[in-house]
Amino acid sequence: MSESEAICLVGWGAINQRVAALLAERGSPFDIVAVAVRDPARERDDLPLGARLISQPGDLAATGATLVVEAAGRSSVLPFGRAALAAGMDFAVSSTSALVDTAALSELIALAETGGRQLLVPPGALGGVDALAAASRLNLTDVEHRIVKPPRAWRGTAAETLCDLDALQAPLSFFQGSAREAADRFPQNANVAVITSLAGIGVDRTRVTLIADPEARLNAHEIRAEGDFGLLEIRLQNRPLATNPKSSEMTALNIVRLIENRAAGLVL
Ligand SMILES: NC(=O)C1=CN([C@@H]2O[C@H](COP(=O)(O)OP(=O)(O)OC[C@H]3O[C@@H](n4cnc5c(N)ncnc54)[C@H](O)[C@@H]3O)[C@@H](O)[C@H]2O)C=CC1
Ligand SMILES: O=C([O-])CC(=O)C(=O)O
Repeated sequence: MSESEAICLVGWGAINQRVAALLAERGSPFDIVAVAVRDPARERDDLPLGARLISQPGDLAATGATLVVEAAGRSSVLPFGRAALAAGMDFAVSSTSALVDTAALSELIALAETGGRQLLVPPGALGGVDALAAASRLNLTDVEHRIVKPPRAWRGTAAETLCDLDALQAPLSFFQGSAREAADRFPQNANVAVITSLAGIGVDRTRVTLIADPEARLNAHEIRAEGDFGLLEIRLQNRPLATNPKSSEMTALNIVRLIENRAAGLVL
């Protein structure tokens, strides 16, 4: 990869705006050549310099992008992923809940392989995915992912039908199930569970617990995995993004890391 890499951001919300700001602050040598939004006619004064607005997957090919970074929403993954990979661009996914659809995932992988490109899944709000993915080269017997967030992070989700978020006096576990169920029912908060699953033992065997904690200020991810490699226990506490309390700062940081690594001599 070269420093002339051109990036298209799909979605101009909390994560991708933070990614663009961090790249600019750090003086990273990457051009954001396009930003895909739903309403390109709306005036915006905060776009990266030189970026053009697009709205349709079919617009990607003419942008000259070499890497497309999705942080828009579950329904954008397949159409933008298809168009990006078919146009010879790598495609990085944030709304990984879309990847519980086995047919969609297989199609994107096949397109990537046919075109010599890559479907990239950054660690999102997580850390330690490298160790879990490495551990899965041997037999894994159990993987559990607990997501603990303040009540405000669960507002506007199915959690509101399962508990009274405003009345909580103590941490409440309001969902236990597979990563597939978590991603289907909580697509704005459980993308990470799909990342854990892809790295480990799949969406049907990965156990997920979702917790609302009235004392919590940060978004916590606790992963426990057992297998022939030994035992992995990780606890991350992420600062939420200022403009979306559901999403963690770490998600944007991991995208920045992915982008900067593409031109780095030393890749970490
Ligand atoms: N992988 C991970 O660990 C994490 C993934 N996420 C996911 O990343 C995605 C983005 O998160 P945020 O930036 O916090 O959300 P956000 O709601 O702040 O921003 C998303 C933006 O994308 C736009 N959008 C939606 N569909 C679109 C489409 N088809 N084309 C163009 N723009 C479209 C929305 O209008 C909005 O402006 C969400 O799906 C979220 O659930 C969030 C946190 C962690
Ligand atoms: O940002 C986080 O903590 C995780 C998140 O919202 C998700 O996986 O959708």
